[in-house]
Amino acid sequence: MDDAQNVNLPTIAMLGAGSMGRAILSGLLAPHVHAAGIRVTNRSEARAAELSGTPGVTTYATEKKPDANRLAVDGAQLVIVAVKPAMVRDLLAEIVDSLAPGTIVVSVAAGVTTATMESLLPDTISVVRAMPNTPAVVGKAVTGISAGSHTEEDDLALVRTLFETVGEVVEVPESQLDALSTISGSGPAYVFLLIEALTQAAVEKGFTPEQAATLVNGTFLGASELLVSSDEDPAELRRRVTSPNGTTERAIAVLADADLPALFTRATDAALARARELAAG
Ligand SMILES: NC(=O)C1=CN([C@@H]2O[C@H](COP(=O)(O)OP(=O)(O)OC[C@H]3O[C@@H](n4cnc5c(N)ncnc54)[C@H](O)[C@@H]3O)[C@@H](O)[C@H]2O)C=CC1
Ligand SMILES: O=C(O)[C@@H]1CCC=N1
Repeated sequence: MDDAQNVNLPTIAMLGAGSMGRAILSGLLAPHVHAAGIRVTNRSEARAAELSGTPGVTTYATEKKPDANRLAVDGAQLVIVAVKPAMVRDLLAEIVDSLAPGTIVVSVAAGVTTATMESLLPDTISVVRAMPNTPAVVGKAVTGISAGSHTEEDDLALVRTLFETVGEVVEVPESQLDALSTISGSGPAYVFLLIEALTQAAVEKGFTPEQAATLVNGTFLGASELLVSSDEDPAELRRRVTSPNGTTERAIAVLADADLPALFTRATDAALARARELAAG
């Protein structure tokens, strides 16, 4: 990122500094990113204290300062809502009177629709939904963004710039955002689950946990880099590993028995159903 172009952002309030809030914050703190100000709130004082030494960041803990969220959004042009979906409605009700007209409120909460959020805010507020993922911590997120009904092109462009500080951005209609979440929002968890399973198989074959981690992590990283740098699709790259009548062919036959595509369809359908439950509140 040394040769990255400078990015200028307005004053940002990040409400919630859990896994996702801090992952996004890591992009905002990159040397080429210049936010006019960054305010971060969190419920616990301990988490806020972890961030309090960070240059350019003002932190507030709601358990110490009950008006922390209102203080943080006062004068901020971009408000990022990164609390649990069940808390979004209460949080918006808490801050609504402190938001200046023209503020962009971008929520990363799974399921909660722009219509729900807009119903709690004046029409002068632009509501955007975003669905990032945790590789944001290493600048490799994939983030879906969707405009609300009061969102101008410039608002969405600013949200795109914000999330480009942590990786790639894909704009989709909001009707597809929950589906996107089941793929890329949750996706890192599926990948880690596969890594855990292959690591366990390696340890069962007598490798030390350290050796197993080297073999498995290196294989996932190498395969991912091969895929993104290659013109071939993953099926062709898989065929190139699978020598006719060789060892891989036997392993793939066992995995094919498990019908992974059907399993991933069921898994992502279950995630989608949960997003709809979260939307209902
Ligand atoms: N973890 C992930 O991979 C992803 C999470 N998301 C969304 O991000 C949101 C946050 O998820 P996580 O970071 O995983 O949860 P988390 O539980 O790690 O973080 C939530 C944070 O919000 C803070 N908080 C709670 N009430 C607050 C309040 N009233 N004011 C300020 N801060 C408050 C909590 O102290 C906590 O640190 C969720 O809505 C989730 O759907 C979206 C994409 C990916
Ligand atoms: O599990 C969740 O609800 C959030 C949304 C996508 C990833 N984590």
